[in-house]
Amino acid sequence: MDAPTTTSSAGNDGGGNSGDWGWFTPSRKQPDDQPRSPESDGAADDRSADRPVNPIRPAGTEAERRPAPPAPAPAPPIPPASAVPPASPFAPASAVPPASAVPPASAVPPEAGREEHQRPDEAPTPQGARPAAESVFTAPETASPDAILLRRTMAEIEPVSDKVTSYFYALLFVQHPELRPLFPAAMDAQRDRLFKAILTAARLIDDPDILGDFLSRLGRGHRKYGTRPEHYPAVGECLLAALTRYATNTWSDEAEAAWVRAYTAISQIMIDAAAEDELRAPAWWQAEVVGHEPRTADIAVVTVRPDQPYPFLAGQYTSVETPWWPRVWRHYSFASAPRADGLLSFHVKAVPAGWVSSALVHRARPGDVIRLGPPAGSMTVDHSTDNGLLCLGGGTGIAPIKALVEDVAEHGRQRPVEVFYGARSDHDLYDIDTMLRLAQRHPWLSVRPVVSDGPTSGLSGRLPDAVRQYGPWNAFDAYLSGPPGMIRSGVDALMGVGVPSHRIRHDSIEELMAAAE
Ligand SMILES: NC(=O)C1=CN([C@@H]2O[C@H](COP(=O)(O)OP(=O)(O)OC[C@H]3O[C@@H](n4cnc5c(N)ncnc54)[C@H](O)[C@@H]3O)[C@@H](O)[C@H]2O)C=CC1
Repeated sequence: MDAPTTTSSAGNDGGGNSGDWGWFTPSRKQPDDQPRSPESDGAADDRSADRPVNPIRPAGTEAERRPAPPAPAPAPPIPPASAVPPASPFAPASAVPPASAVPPASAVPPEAGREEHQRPDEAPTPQGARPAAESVFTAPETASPDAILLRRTMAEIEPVSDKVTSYFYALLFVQHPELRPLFPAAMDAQRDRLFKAILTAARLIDDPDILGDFLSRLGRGHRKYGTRPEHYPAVGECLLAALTRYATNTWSDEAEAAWVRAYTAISQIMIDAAAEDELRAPAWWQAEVVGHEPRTADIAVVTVRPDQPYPFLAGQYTSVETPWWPRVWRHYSFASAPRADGLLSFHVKAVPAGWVSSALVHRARPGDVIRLGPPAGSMTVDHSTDNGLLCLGGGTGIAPIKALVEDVAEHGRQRPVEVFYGARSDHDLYDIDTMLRLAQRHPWLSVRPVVSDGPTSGLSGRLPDAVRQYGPWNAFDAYLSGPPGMIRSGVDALMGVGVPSHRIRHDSIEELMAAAE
């Protein structure tokens, strides 16, 4: 479902034509030093002939932009960061407003994460993106002039990214309080997710295919937060203001122009993807809990009935919001292939301080209603080949592997499927009975439990090591699902035994990251 269908940005010619910026018009150094006051919000403020225009002309969808709209009303200025007096709400990060004024949230609400195993040190990794061997902020030799400028800015702000992020959100919510209700009450650990997403997108600016895919998913995923096209310019203004303030050595008219072009392109792709998605799918589904089966002290299988048909593919995941933590969304994979009765199941492990996971395991009961975002992910079975499937499922990562097995069974083609199911202890193999039953029913399926930290009657050790002992795997497509560390070492192991990278599938590491709460 994730094929990106984006349109090119109006005015985003990338050529540095300063007279034609599309809807997102660049700001320049402000001629005065005055912070914006509520009274100065009116457009009249901006009408002096030499007053540069700030980038807050509302964007529309691609359809709304056709035919070209009349010239926009000038927008109110953002104070240059250096002009912000200490008493102003746009105080430096060190003097950032009290907690109530600094929502600990990402600006456009962040894409959800899994709660388990957050790796806050990691930047989002769009699916298919090549990991950079060098620093992510080092421009490759082939980089475009804009990409070089963007990366210079990012390299400069990286050491102070916390401050930039704080300033960005403070500014956003003080200047645009109407956006605050889109965010959870508290999302400290997720605070930098939007910022990271923007920086990731900026880093990919020379890679339109990967960028388009990444941003289209992001745009569609933001529908459930209530994000509207008119919110994007607000984010863009605050992004530029934060960069202006903290990238003092590398900031220039050229850098600003490059950021404006980049942000214009980024937001337009997201807006267009969301608009297109709106024509064919709801922003979210409501789903009633109809089953809640504890499997261990901290793992439950939760089954829900969506309020309308929910199309998805085995191997995909969705985002889940509980009634107890509004606007806090977490990813869970579907634990079954699509069922005739329309029910959906998730395997949830309550992690320490995991708000959503704890609520789903310890609090949810039949009759409760949760919300689901759209399906996502490309860890799906390629039915155009007869290759075998080599599946590594670690912990609750076995959930989508079970769905893949069911999918193969339903398609009726006898392909060998080899499942390695890893856990810390025998006790943690909470779904082994189900998997072994499937193996009894289907002669093409074999299931091997692998226990890493305790005595077992199955295989001992870590999943990647166990897989190396079997094979050969050259006629197999590989599917990995589990903790990020397992995915990384599993990919290394598989490539080490000759499985080419294009035949290895897993959810992106970013999507496996949790939000520690
Ligand atoms: N609930 C769901 O729908 C899904 C969950 N996941 C992810 O699966 C993970 C499950 O967590 P737990 O059940 O606590 O798993 P866990 O931490 O108990 O580990 C499961 C298995 O992975 C192995 N493992 C862990 N780290 C490893 C490393 N660095 N190298 C090699 N092997 C390693 C362990 O030895 C064990 O066999 C979470 O990160 C979750 O985000 C992934 C897909 C779906």
